Amino acid sequence: MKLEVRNCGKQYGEQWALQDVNFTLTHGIYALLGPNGSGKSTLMNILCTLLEKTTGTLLWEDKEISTCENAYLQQLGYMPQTPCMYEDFTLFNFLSYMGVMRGMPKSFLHQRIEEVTKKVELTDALDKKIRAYSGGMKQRAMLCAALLHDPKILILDEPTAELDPLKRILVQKLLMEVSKDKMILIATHVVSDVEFIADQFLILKKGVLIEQGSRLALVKLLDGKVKEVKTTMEEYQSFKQQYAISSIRYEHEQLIARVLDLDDTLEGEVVTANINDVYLHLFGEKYAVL
Ligand SMILES: Nc1ncnc2c1ncn2[C@@H]1O[C@H](COP(=O)(O)OP(=O)(O)OP(=O)(O)O)[C@@H](O)[C@H]1O
Repeated sequence: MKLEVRNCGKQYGEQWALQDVNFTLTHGIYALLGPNGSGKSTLMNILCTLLEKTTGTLLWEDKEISTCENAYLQQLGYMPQTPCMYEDFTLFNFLSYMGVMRGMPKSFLHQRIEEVTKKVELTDALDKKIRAYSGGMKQRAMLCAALLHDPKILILDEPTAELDPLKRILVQKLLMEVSKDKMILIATHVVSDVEFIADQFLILKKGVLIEQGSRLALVKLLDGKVKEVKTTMEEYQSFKQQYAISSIRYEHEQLIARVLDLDDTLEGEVVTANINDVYLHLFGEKYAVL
């Protein structure tokens, strides 16, 4: 299983939303990170063939996708950023409709509806109209639609944005479970949702893929540079002007700031970096909480 993106670029008018993007997906979970407007949805739409690329080549199993589009699309499950379902349908009717459109045999379709709705805890809401769903229910319903035909490739644009903490865990577990025989690309702003489930990270900045690698490879960029510094609120107000600070906490009334100390100028306990620190390093400049 291999999906290759080579020299991919996308121009909207004069503006390049993606430039010379190169990566290869095999099986496992890939997290696509980047700030608003960095090109994540553009890239996903191109991978789903909803948008024409301006430059480059997409290869599925070593074949140009345009030469095997039907076979490719049969293997693809896509969940867009905003829910798009027939709101007057019940979830059962909507999923049945999607399955029929995909040519799924009826018995397999019914079995899959049962399986996927159970996995996202929507079995009890199958006969309810989608219009009456909450935001989080709609998001899980969209995930059901993407998973329904058991595709090999899953492309998910912000799949957890609307979910409460428990449902986030549910979806993380589900994605880990199904990733064994799939490639899953997840675009998200919620770094903590993917930090420990993604096998690889792809990081976009202004349409350019600036980093790609495993969690360990990325946190190595900040080896020895993340410190927990004991401070006071007064001190903190002045040193937050000079350093990027990823979090603060109180321990026994003592304020502790988690600081990116790139030039090794601060006294403090060196701690292991996480993907949030890496994100702050790549995008945050000098950024402080509070
Ligand atoms: N249809 C379009 N026409 C013109 N410009 C567009 C179009 N769609 C996106 N863009 C621009 O392309 C750039 C990338 O947008 P895109 O939606 O891919 O970013 P994103 O990383 O998905 O952002 P977000 O995190 O906010 O969803 C932005 O500058 C955006 O304004």
